[in-house]
Amino acid sequence: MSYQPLIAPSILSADFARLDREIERIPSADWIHVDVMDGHFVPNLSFGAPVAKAVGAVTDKPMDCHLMIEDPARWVGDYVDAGAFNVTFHVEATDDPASVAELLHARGCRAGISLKPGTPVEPYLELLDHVDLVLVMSVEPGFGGQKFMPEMLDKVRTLRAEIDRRGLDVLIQIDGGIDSATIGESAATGVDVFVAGSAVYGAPDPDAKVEALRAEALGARG
Ligand SMILES: O=C(CO)[C@H](O)[C@H](O)COP(=O)(O)O
Ligand SMILES: [Fe+2]
Repeated sequence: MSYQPLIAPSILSADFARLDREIERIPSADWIHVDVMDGHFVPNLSFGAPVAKAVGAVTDKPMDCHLMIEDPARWVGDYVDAGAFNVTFHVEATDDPASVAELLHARGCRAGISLKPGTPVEPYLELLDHVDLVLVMSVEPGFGGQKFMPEMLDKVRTLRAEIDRRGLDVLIQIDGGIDSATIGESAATGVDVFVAGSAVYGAPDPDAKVEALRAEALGARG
């Protein structure tokens, strides 16, 4: 099948006082990326399931929840209840990622695992049979507007080769510092889903930026 890059703007860079209007500004978005930070797993605090639920109530777009929290097994159900289409949790936050993914699948929700920059991908390749998505963090999780770490593309290369070799239906997502300067190389390396926060909401026309990013990804790999 032809390459169809998905653009997932992060509302972390939106105006939290006007989330409904901020989401209306990006009709071309494929997914809405919702960054949940608990102030423990990462040093920053964003919001939790009640805000995710409010977001889910004002959009028909797939809601992609990125949980940067401790003890994800305890909380993932709240994000399913909030209307998530996909819930991604960090492998560093649990001893048993496969069982967290199973909890999500049992509730009819897609499951993703995420890796911080310092976490190697190889030990987690065996989980590819249990998940729908792998999120490669290209910044330290916790804050928007950071600089892309190009060395993270080595993990994307490894994942792309393994997913294709095993013929799996698993998406590769990248998050952190994605903009016009970094999306092309990421797409060419094998990324399917691109999170972009500051690049989209920092643009004068956020929706035009979503379309431009998608065209740049397609141009690099299409
Ligand atoms: O998970 C995240 C931070 O931990 C955000 O999704 C990410 O940083 C998006 O912001 P930007 O595109 O500005 O880097
Ligand atoms: Fe994120």
